[in-house]
Parts: sequence; C-alpha cells; structure tokens
Amino acid sequence: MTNSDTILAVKGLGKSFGSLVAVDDVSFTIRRGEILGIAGPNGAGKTTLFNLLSRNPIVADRGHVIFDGQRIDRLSPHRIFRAGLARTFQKETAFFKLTVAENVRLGAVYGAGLRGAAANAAVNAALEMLELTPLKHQEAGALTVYGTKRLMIASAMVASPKLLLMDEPASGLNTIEQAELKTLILRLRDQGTSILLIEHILPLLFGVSERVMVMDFGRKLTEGSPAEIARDPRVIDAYLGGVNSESAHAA
Ligand SMILES: Nc1ncnc2c1ncn2[C@@H]1O[C@H](COP(=O)(O)OP(=O)(O)OP(=O)(O)O)[C@@H](O)[C@H]1O
Repeated sequence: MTNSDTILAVKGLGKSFGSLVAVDDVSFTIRRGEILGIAGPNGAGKTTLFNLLSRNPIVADRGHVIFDGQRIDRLSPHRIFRAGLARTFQKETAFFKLTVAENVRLGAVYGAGLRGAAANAAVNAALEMLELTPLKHQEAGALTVYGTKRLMIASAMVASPKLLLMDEPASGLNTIEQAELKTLILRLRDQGTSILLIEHILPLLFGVSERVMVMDFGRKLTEGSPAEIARDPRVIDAYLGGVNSESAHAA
C-alpha cells in the first residue's frame, strides 16, 4: 500500500461528532517532495483531517495513516512531530509575550528535542528560512499577521519535518504577502519538505500544488491537477459557487 516514494498514505480515515460525520472514509497519498493542495467549502472537514493526521487535539475513529513507512495513527502528537510530521494552525498561534526567537526555540527544544549548539543552529536556520532573523528579538505579540504566520511555520520547520501540514497560511494576508508566501512555500518544498496545504485562496493553492484534493461534506470529492480541478463541474458546484474556472485558475 505504500512505497519509498510515498511520504504519507491515508486509508479510510474517519471521524464523527455525534451524528455529524466530519471526515468520512478519506484515503489519499502524498509523494515525497510533492505539494498536495486541499480545497473545499467551509465545514468540509479539512481542518479535522489535519487534526486526525497530527492527533492534535483529536484522534480518528476509523482508518490508518502510514507516514514515512511507519504507522502513526496510534502515536502521541509529540511522537508524530518527532517522526517528522509537523503542522501549522489556521488561527495565529504563538507565545505572544515571548520573542520570535524564543518561540522557535520552544519548537526546537520541546518539540524536536534539540539541545545546546544543535538547538541554536536549528533556530537560526529556521529564522533565516522564514526571513525572521531581523525580527528575532521582537515580541511575538507585536508581529503582523504575516509575521505570525511565518513564525508558526518557523516553529514547525525548526524540527526539519519531512511533511508539513499548512492550514490556511494565506488567510488575512494582502496580495503582496500572498505572493511572498507562494515563493516561500515553493522554497520549503525545493529544500525537501513535502507539503499538505489547505487554502481557500485558490490562485495560491492552484499555483503551488502539483495535485489538489477537494473535500465536501467530509468526503473526498475528487483529486487531480489544478487544471483538472478548476474545470470539474462537481467542484465548481460544491466549492466555486459558479465562479468560472478561468478566473479561479488565474494565479
Ligand atoms: N470538536 C468538534 N466538535 C463538534 N463538531 C466539530 C468539531 N470539530 C469540527 N466539527 C465540525 O466538523 C465539520 C468539519 O469542520 P472542519 O473545521 O474540519 O471544516 P473545514 O473544512 O476545515 O472548514 P473551514 O474551511 O471553515 O476551516 C464542521 O461541521 C464542524 O462544525
């Protein structure tokens, strides 16, 4: 069911909240070095899927997850992170009274288990990668939205994850910041990190993803290249709400 080219293989993943099936029998794979996009309307189950993969803060009712050849759906969130699967959150999340560098250090020490010079080197590399070095001594609470988004990514990247789950990194960003984020996401991928990306800003999602999976009512509706997804009438019906595929695809 998995091979060495596959970084993540998800099979039959499911989660219900009472009578609501938030994630319904979802299966997919991600190749090493790939960016797989996830689209879908509000409430489709995208964030719940991330929660199940990271087991943070909830666990799946059904299905299994093979990450880098190892079954991870019974590991603690901490062990999943250590195994190389990191995530960012939709809501800006940071220790706002700590500095930017201190936040990233927490990821290095308590997340990745690094100490001393190794921790310092990882923190500096992550700050540099996310262009946060000039802001390293600033309180996280004083960052812009885009700064906080980059801080969340830096706090994940400090562990050198093999796979990064990004939950709506472009929400709240202006168009210039969105363009910068696009460059940054591609750079992370080019440096060897596979990426699973939830994003409502379709030009960005379609512009960086090799493939896009669309969810609706907890289920995987379809998956394909961005061009295939943009012209799929089921997707237009479920998600684009009549926006024609040409404008949705204009990156
Ligand atoms: N802890 C929870 N308890 C009860 N219902 C939940 C819980 N978490 C999510 N849900 C419900 O599961 C469904 C899927 O939610 P989810 O946040 O995964 O959707 P989404 O696709 O990420 O939406 P959005 O694009 O708005 O972020 C929604 O109906 C939501 O209300």
